Amino acid sequence: MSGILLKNSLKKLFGHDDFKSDTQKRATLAVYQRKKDVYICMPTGSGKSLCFQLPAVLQENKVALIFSPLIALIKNQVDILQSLKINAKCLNSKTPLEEKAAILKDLQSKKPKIKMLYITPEMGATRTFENVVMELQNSKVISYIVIDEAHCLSQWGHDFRPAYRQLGRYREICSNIPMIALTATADKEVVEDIFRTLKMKDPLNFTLPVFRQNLYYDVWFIEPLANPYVHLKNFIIDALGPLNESVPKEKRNCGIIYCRKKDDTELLAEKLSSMGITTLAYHAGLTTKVRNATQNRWTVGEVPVIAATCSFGMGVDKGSVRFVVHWTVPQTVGSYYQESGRAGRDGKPAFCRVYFSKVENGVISFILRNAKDENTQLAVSKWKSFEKMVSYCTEAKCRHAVFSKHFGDKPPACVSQCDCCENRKIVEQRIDQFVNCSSNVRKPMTNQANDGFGLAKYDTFQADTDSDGDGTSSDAITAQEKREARELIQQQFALRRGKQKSVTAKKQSTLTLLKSNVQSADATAVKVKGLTIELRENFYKLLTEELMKNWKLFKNHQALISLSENDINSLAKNLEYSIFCRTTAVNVYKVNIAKLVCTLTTSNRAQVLDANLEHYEPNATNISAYQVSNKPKLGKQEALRSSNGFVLAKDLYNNSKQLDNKNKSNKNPSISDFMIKLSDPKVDESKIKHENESKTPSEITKDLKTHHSSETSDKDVSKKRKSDAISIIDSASNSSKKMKLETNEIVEENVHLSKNQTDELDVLDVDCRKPLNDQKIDRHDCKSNFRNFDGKVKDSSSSSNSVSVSTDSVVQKLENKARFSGPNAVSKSTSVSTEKVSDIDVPERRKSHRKSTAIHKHSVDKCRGESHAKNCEDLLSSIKSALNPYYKDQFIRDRETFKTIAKIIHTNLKSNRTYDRREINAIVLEYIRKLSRK
Ligand SMILES: Nc1ncnc2c1ncn2[C@@H]1O[C@H](COP(=O)(O)OP(=O)(O)OP(=O)(O)O)[C@@H](O)[C@H]1O
Repeated sequence: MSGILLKNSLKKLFGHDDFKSDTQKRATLAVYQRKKDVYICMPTGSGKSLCFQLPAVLQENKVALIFSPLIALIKNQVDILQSLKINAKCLNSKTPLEEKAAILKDLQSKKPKIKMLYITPEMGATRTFENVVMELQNSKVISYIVIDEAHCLSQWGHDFRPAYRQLGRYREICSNIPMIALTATADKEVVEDIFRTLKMKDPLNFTLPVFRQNLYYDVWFIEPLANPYVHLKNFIIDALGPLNESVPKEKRNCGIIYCRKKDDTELLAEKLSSMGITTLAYHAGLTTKVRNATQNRWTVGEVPVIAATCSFGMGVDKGSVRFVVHWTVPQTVGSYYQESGRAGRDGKPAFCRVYFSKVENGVISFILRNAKDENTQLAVSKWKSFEKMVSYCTEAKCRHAVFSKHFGDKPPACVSQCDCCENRKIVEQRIDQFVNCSSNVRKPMTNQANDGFGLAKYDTFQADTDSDGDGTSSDAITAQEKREARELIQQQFALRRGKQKSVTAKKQSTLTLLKSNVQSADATAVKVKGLTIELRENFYKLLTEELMKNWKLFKNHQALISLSENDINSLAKNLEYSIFCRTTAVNVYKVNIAKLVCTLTTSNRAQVLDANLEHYEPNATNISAYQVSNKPKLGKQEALRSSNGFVLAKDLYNNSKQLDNKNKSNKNPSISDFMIKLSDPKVDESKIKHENESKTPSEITKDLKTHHSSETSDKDVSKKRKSDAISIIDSASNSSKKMKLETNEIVEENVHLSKNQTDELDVLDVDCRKPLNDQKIDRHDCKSNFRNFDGKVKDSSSSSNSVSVSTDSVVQKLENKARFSGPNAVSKSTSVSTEKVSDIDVPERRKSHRKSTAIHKHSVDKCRGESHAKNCEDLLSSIKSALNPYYKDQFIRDRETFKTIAKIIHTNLKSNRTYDRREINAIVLEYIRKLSRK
């Protein structure tokens, strides 16, 4: 019953006497019955469209939603249907508003008159259209969901369109509506992908073999041909046959030549036209108007041949195409089958030829090998597909059999429908000739791949993806052209915003990446937003310089004896990298690394062996910057000490001991030695010691006088150190004005002490310059010089536990200014002043802080009311324990000086002030200076 109805309707509605094939008939019936999803895979021109069009017209008050890839194709179908008085419409970005409104109004009417609504997949993927479909579904007016050219949804197919993959959504929305998927070219993988993506429920499968008996396939090789253009011309003349003027123009024989490059389409059009075959070029570089006019002239038969890139052909339903030539190597067997299948749609004999060229093959291979924008699996798949196509061309095997195998069909009965089956020997000779000839052919230059044209494939559906299936404006731009245009636009916008620098900076960054020393340079901006490789490189350079200086100073130290220059570079690299790894913010990176550089600078000035160098093990896999994190193998105490970022007093002490040993001198340095060293760190300490050994105190005093007359003032030193800290970050920031500002801010925020601290230190500056009271301390007071509070004689060795490196509070303050306060070393300015003694490592500082705070409190209390002698005893003990070992040693020898100083301190303590050891040492220093000035 249904069969008769369908046959009658076929005649009545479409004018066909019968179905083209049994498969067409069965597929149409299955669709009409609406019981199941249907999958139809039939060769091009076999009449697939009819399989859903006829049933759709027969469904009363229902509309079929048809997703089709190209507006051109849609327009063609809708035009044909409308010419048959079938109510078909399309919705896309170009549809006029009134028409859109009319279509929607009809669809919402519960009894729509529209039988078929064509939509591009891009339109289908929009939320608006999804809502429309939901509404239609609620009204129960949808007859079918049709997915035409369904192979486009699979990325394994030859015309992948991402928007197609969204269409599976309609399976969910319209779960009870039959879904019809149609394609001419789908291998097993693609078919599975279609079913999966569209969530098709156990679909009825109507697949016809791909073999098309009316098509003759052959392959020729360009290189051995004497004149390829003449060869092509002769082929065209044979394929078109003699001109029959009795046949209407639009039905006259015609042909298509596919080229990869638009230049080739122009060239061929020119050559063939000059040889008497009127040919028009069609490519993406032409305006829409010219392209449409060209296509139209070819369609109506005004021009017999069109030389086109493969953007041409989809939606072209011209039966009299007698030949399809590929003037390049097609990319895949699937796409070649589809493109060549545009020949002979009227069922009459037609010819399909590939002109294989070694140069083209090389270029396409290069492009596919270097395709970077795709995932590896897909790239491999594409490469394999191309290799298959190359095999198709270069092996003497039945051409139809290759297609059949590719699409999973049995080998067809080709007989003589391809050159191989017609005369294999001739084909083999041709191949041999090509192989011999091609050994003399110039290999394709790699830059030929960048000839401004992608593979022909990219010239087809790409356009619609961008413009809702427009197929007009955007397919006028090839992938390469798009990329260039995008870059140009970006540059222009950057120029207008005055950000040209950022564009060039990007390029510079790429250059820097190539030359960079820092580890994981390419991850820089990803890991730390805003951080540049240049900045990292500059910091790395600074680190290397400072480490190198330190290494040179202590090259002979037993801990460094095995290190080479390369190791120092590696250490710098590792230190920079360890900070980089622990950082997520650019400012934190800058602060941490500048802190490290500052510490190294200070170590170098003070001639202290840096802890990073001392503990460096060249073969260790992981290195942590001591100043940033604790080294795991260190003990807790050591870790704390190492992580504060300050110079270790112990190191300096050991260092000086080392120098002493070096000079084979058992004598302790004199006060003047230490003075000179402090005032000018560059002065060679050992030399001073050596020189002073034979001097009398008055000579030394004289020397000091001379030295101090030329020494830089404390304030100058202060300024110098501050500016040094700034310049460290400045130089790392590569002199960029913005960077300078930033780094100054960092210095202000992180290097300086808080304002309170600075103010306090300024007060101390003044204090230190006050004329000192030269009162005498009585003998009784001095008896207790070397006793602690408990009255016991203090072990002299224990004093080294609480030594202070610097004796000059002013210098110390400046050192502090030049340093970044480490996490464990940050002292609050409001806390007792003892904490300002920053040169002592943290555990030592904590220990001595507790001790000296107690001492001072005690002393002050005592001074307020208890006996002077006792007070002085305590005070002297506290001074002794607070003093720098150099001073202490000196004082042990020069008791008079010690007593005087103690008296001064004692007097000052009466004014209710507490003193930290740094201040005590400062007073000592000032006293010594005063002595020297006398
Ligand atoms: N039963 C039939 N009798 C005669 N002609 C038919 C019949 N069915 C379809 N045709 C015609 O065959 C031609 C090809 O049909 P159609 O465009 O549907 O093919 P197709 O399989 O969709 O091809 P393609 O894959 O290239 O889109 C059309 O001109 C159509 O009118």
